[in-house]
Amino acid sequence: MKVESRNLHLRFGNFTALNDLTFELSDEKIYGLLGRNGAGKTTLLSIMAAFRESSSGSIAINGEEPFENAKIMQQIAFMYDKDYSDESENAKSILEFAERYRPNFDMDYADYLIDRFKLDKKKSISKFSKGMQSAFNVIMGLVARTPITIFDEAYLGMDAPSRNIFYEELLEDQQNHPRIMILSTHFVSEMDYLFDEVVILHEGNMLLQEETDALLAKGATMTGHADIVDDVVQSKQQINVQYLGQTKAVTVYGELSDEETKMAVKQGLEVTPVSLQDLFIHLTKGTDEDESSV
Ligand SMILES: Nc1ncnc2c1ncn2[C@@H]1O[C@H](COP(=O)(O)OP(=O)(O)OP(=O)(O)O)[C@@H](O)[C@H]1O
Repeated sequence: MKVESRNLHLRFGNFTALNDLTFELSDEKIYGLLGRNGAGKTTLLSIMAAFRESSSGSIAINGEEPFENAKIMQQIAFMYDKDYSDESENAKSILEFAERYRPNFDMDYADYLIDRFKLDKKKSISKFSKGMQSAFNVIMGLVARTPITIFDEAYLGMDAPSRNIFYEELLEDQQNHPRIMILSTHFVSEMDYLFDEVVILHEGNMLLQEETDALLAKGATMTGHADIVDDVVQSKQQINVQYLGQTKAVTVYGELSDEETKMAVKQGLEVTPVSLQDLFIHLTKGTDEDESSV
């Protein structure tokens, strides 16, 4: 399975929600799709999942346009924060219906997950609490075992212990049945360990796509006496600056050699890694006064 996007644009009237996106997802791994509110994540995922057509450019799943393509749609599960208030069916009937059109559907795994999330299979979905509906949604996404599985904030209503069960199951099932798994989330610090690769959208543009380890290796915070910090970071891209009296902490982004790190430490600076959440925050910072880094 391969997702290829070439110069993808999506406009809502005069507003460009997605701007010239060119990227590929070609490995069976977990992609974390990050972006601030309104960055375009849901819009992109709905094009990928055949819910929407692009304005121009192309998206291809294994070489085929997904929109109105039944063959491709069967291979993609798009789970989002769905409202089930009008759903009269119970969990059992919905699972049985899904089993009919999902070739890799695993009903035994569904039963196991229904128990693990403590759901009542015979109860109407509309009577489930918000968190139970979310849990049911992630169960549907996992047990379908589609070659492309997308969770767009589908876990929003779940409490922390339930989200933790989801993360455990996701990692184990992904290991046993690898697929292209895309997770869009605002729970960055909680979910960062799940991602093999990170894609960040910013205001409809592709900000970066990179393996998580390689991305994290590009960030470092240098803390120490302001003059020394300034000297060390002057040739680097500085994405955040903080002052604490005479002490200055500058987060840099880019290639940082072992030699440069050693030199910084030798000059008395503390060099610390940057979390994915902090990198994401700093790299997508606005230019407003209230968002400035100092
Ligand atoms: N049907 C629509 N008509 C007009 N504008 C829309 C429509 N759907 C989305 N947009 C706009 O497109 C942009 C991207 O929206 P999208 O829902 O894809 O963002 P997102 O990254 O998923 O945001 P969030 O994290 O807040 O869910 C936003 O500015 C939004 O207002």
